[in-house]
Amino acid sequence: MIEVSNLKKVYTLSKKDRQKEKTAQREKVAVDGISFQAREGEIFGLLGPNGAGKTTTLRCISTLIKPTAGSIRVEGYDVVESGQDVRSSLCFLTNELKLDTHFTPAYTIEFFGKLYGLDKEVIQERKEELFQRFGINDFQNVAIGELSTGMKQKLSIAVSLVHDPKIIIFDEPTNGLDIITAKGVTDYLVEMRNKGKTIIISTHIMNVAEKLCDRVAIILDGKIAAEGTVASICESMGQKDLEDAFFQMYLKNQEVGHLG
Ligand SMILES: Nc1ncnc2c1ncn2[C@@H]1O[C@H](COP(=O)(O)OP(=O)(O)OP(=O)(O)O)[C@@H](O)[C@H]1O
Repeated sequence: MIEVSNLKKVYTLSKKDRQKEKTAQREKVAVDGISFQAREGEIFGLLGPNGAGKTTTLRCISTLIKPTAGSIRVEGYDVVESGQDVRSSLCFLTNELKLDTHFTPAYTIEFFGKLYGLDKEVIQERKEELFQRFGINDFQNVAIGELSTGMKQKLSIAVSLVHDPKIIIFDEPTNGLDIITAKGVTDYLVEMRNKGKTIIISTHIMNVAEKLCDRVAIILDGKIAAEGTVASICESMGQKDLEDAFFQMYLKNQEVGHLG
């Protein structure tokens, strides 16, 4: 279970950031008082356009960055007070795990398994299961530097899951993956959901959310604009699919922004 209450995250902008963002402001409010819960046995989706605050929220949950205000509990543990307990109960997947190019996939997963303090036998079992699941067996003894982007992404996913975490956090799960690998990943998430894991994903692809998520929260400008099942959100906006409902909400938010 993940409980996010009134989460706020403010970044301090460096001179370089200010130039890049073309702003004179010294701070950026990325997430502004959001609350939601993701429960066991469900896939919860954070939806929103670029810059809405999805990754920031996921990074706060994963203890990679500290919230400015508000609280987050993961399996009952507070992310600030009990960071270590939070980290051992979750995995944060981004497709961007930096892997050492000199090592092989087999060595890498064993290395991470040991880091998590797993027994040798458990590491072997997990390795066999995950390598089989993500089609890594054929290149498990090839140096990572020689692998294609897709192969490295599959390995990143397998490595992140080695400790069989209760909570799976996945930033843009299908981004950059070919259609076959993407399907392998989404099927895996559904399987894990059915096993009772708590899963949060972020996406800006409505189709992914519609197919995969039991409930979603739509984030616009760091705030939750709507939360519920895809069906209930479509119904409340009087639209037949999530893409139309999302655009309706986006336009409404722009109007309010302009008026305010
Ligand atoms: N380290 C940082 N320093 C300063 N500003 C940041 C930092 N990280 C993110 N931001 C800003 O915070 C806002 C929210 O970013 P975030 O990455 O959480 O959005 P997102 O919804 O995940 O978008 P995307 O889909 O583009 O990744 C954006 O305006 C972004 O530029």
